[in-house]
Amino acid sequence: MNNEKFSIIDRIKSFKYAFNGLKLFFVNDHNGRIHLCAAIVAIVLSFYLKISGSEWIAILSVISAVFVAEILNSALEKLADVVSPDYHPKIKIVKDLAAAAVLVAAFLAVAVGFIVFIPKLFL
Ligand SMILES: Nc1ncnc2c1ncn2[C@@H]1O[C@H](COP(=O)(O)OP(=O)(O)OP(=O)(O)O)[C@@H](O)[C@H]1O
Repeated sequence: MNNEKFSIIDRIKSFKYAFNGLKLFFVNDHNGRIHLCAAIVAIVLSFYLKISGSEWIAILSVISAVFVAEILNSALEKLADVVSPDYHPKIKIVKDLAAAAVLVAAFLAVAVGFIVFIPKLFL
């Protein structure tokens, strides 16, 4: 357990660092920008199709899941690149596993997108 005294300034600083991470992700990371564009398209479509409350929960949940997976994947990639700039079979496993997490979240997002949008668009 951390025995340091609670400090509101430290908590505010933590938020600042976290927002800096978001800025790094959405501005510098190509995948971050692609996922941001996909999320904006999904949200605009959701407003246009007037989806229900539970559909909003599903759409916003999968968008968040993709962002969380991709942010953690990016962080792990950056850490791995520092720890082992040269090829290492264990780093390959770490990076492939992190990429798999993004893939799972992305598949789920596509599936939910189909379930929510396709009937409203084409049926
Ligand atoms: N240092 C390394 N050692 C072993 N394998 C690596 C290493 N760096 C990359 N790889 C392999 O190459 C793949 C792609 O790695 P990379 O870091 O380029 O990820 P990426 O998904 O292409 O990056 P980005 O998300 O920036 O486009 C990894 O999943 C892993 O299989």
